[in-house]
Amino acid sequence: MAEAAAEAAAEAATKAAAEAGSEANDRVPVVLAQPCHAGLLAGWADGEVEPLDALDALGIRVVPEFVTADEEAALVECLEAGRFTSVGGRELQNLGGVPPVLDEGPGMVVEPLPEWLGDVVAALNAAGLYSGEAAVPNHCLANRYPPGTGIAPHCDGPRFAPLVADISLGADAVMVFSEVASREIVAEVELPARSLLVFARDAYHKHKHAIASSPTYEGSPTRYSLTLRRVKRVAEAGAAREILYTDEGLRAARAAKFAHLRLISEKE
Ligand SMILES: O=C(O)CCC(=O)C(=O)O
Ligand SMILES: [Fe+2]
Repeated sequence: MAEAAAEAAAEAATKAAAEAGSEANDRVPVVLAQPCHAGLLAGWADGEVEPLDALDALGIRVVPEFVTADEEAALVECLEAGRFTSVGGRELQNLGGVPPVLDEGPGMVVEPLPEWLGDVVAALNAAGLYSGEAAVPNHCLANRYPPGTGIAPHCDGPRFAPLVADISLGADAVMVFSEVASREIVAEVELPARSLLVFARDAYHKHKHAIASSPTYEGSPTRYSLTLRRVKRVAEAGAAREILYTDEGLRAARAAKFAHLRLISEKE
C-alpha cells in the first residue's frame, strides 16, 4: 500500500477509534471477585521474592483464573462495544492514548483508561504487582486475534516501563519467549483463557515474545488479550493542548500515530 494511502487509512482508523472510545467508556466497571489474589505478586516485579521455578526466575509468571468466566464475558462485551483497528491481521484498540514512537516530542497524550477497566487495574494493584506510581499502567492495548492470526516475535521496548500484565480472554494461547541474542526459544508458556501473565526483568529486556497463529477450524473461539503497561513518556497538560488544538500538533500526532501503527504491524 502506498504511504499516502496507508496514512489516510491510519487516520480514518484513528478517527473511528476516537469515536468508538466514547461508546466503550460508558460501560460500568467490571468488578472482579478474586480475593485470593490480594498480595499474591507483592515484590515479584522487582525480583524480591523467591522464584517458584526457572520461568519465574526469568521474570515470567502465569496466574490461572485471574478472572472468572462471568467477568471474562463482561470484559469481552466491553471490548466488543469499542472499535478495533486492523493491523497486520490482528485487531487492536489503544486504550489510554497512543504510545509515542519517537524519542523526541511531548509523549503520549493521556486519555483516561475506560471506566470498565478500572477494577482490573485495581485488582492488579491489590495483587501487589506495582511497587510505585511509576509502574501503574496508564495504557492498555487490547488485541483481538481473528482465526489464523498471531503476533510475531518482538520486544515491547523502552517506551514502556518493563512490566507487562497480560490477561487472556476467550481462548487459550501459547506465548513463545526467545532470547534476543541467540534467538533460542527458552519457554513456551501456556496462557489459558482467564489467566494473567506477568513478565518483567530478563524476560522483558533480553527476550522476544510471540503468539502463534490462532486456529482456523470452523467455530474456533476468538482470543482477546488485555496488555496493560505504563507508557513512560507522557505529555504535560499544556503540551497536550498544543498537540490537540494546533495544526502542527495535529500533523505531528497523525505522523506519530502512523509510525506507531507501522511499528506494531511490522514486528520482526
Ligand atoms: O496477545 C498477547 O497476549 C500478547 C500481545 C503483545 O505481545 C503485545 O501487545 O505487545
Ligand atoms: Fe508484546
